[in-house]
Amino acid sequence: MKYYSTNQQERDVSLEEAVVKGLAADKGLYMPDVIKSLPASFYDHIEDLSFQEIACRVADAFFGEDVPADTLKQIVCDTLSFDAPLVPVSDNIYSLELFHGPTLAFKDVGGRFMARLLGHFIRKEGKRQVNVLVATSGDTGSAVANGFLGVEGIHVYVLYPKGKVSEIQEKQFTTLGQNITALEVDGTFDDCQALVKAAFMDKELNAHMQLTSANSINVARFLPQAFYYFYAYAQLKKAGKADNVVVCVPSGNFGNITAGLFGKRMGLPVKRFIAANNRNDIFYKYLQTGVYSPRPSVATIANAMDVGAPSNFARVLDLYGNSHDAICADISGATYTDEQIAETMKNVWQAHHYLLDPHGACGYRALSEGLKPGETGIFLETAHPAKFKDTVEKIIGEEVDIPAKLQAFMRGEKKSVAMSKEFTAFKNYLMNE
Ligand SMILES: N[C@@H](CCOP(=O)(O)O)C(=O)O
Repeated sequence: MKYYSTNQQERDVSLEEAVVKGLAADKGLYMPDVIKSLPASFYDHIEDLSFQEIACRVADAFFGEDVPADTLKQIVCDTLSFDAPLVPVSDNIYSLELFHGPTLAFKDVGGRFMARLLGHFIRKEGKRQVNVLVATSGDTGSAVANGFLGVEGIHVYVLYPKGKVSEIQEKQFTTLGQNITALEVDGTFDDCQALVKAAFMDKELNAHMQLTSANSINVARFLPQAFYYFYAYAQLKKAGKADNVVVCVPSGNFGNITAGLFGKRMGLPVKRFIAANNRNDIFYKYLQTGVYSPRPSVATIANAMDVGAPSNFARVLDLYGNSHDAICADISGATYTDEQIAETMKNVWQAHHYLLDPHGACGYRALSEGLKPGETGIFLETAHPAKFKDTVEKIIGEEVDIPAKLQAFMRGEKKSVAMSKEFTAFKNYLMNE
């Protein structure tokens, strides 16, 4: 499979090059030349297949031309060592719980897959050390740090906005040591993402060290996120509810919803998508006006969605041939304030005894307001509510248990490097590494 850049200056790039480079030299995001459809027969008995079996079929469509079948199967099976159950919450609304992985967020799927695929390429080529830069507004950093921990030949730098991630999220990537370094940036998530992108464009830095990204910029991080859309559909089919499926995705950098849109393009029977924003409603405004105006992000209680310039907007545009009408035909939007998010969490807890995290709450609310008669909704519960313990406890007025997996992270000692949001400081730091 060949890849091209959304900025059209790079074409015929191999999977390996796309994964190792992360971002194209023309600053575009890589897209596969072909999005292969899965045969209709695949859906006939999809409800009888396991998560791993479904993911192997999807992975084969994306990566089967470039990775030996047994290696790919091994990567998928190692990645998906946990479930992603679909849980009914209220009439016709289901939660796709993506928080059963090691860091309790959906990013575990892409982070673990990418770590294994990159590891495969490094072993195959005997490459020099690869340095993974990752900007995080909360969950990506933990998943990537965890997925890459101890992987030979790779060093990870996690850039996160000082004071803008939850205490548990911060502990998850600042306490690991080994090949993981946390950089605490005096700025927003957008500043972190801008530093990462600027690093890829800097010739001197790239001559000094091999850099790649583990954000959803990277095809190996974002494409595997399609796996769980197929698995969600399979579970809905098993429940006899697979007609008129609407999927609502709490959206920040738009990698997650883009993976779902790829699934739809491959034939997954999803009627339409809803992108739920918090107050960082850049995409919502685009849907309303046709004008895309990125702006600095504001801090909200759904912090992983605090993104002011969503990277994957470029992929959404490319997928729909830059047509606003075509995008609006498949995706609608919603936007919620912190007060509305909190109100939703409280109401759902009281009425259904289901504990939403602030991101999932945006997804649930958009479905409860936007589902039409005869439709069944799935929202992505992107992270475990305990990752936002203080916020959640204040809202529901009850104590939230911390799962043992998370407690283990809390015991470690935070180690981070203070970093300014100026590129020169970041570059100097990396040049001296
Ligand atoms: N929501 C993210 C921000 C980065 O998104 P990504 O999917 O591009 O890695 C986070 O939690 O860090």
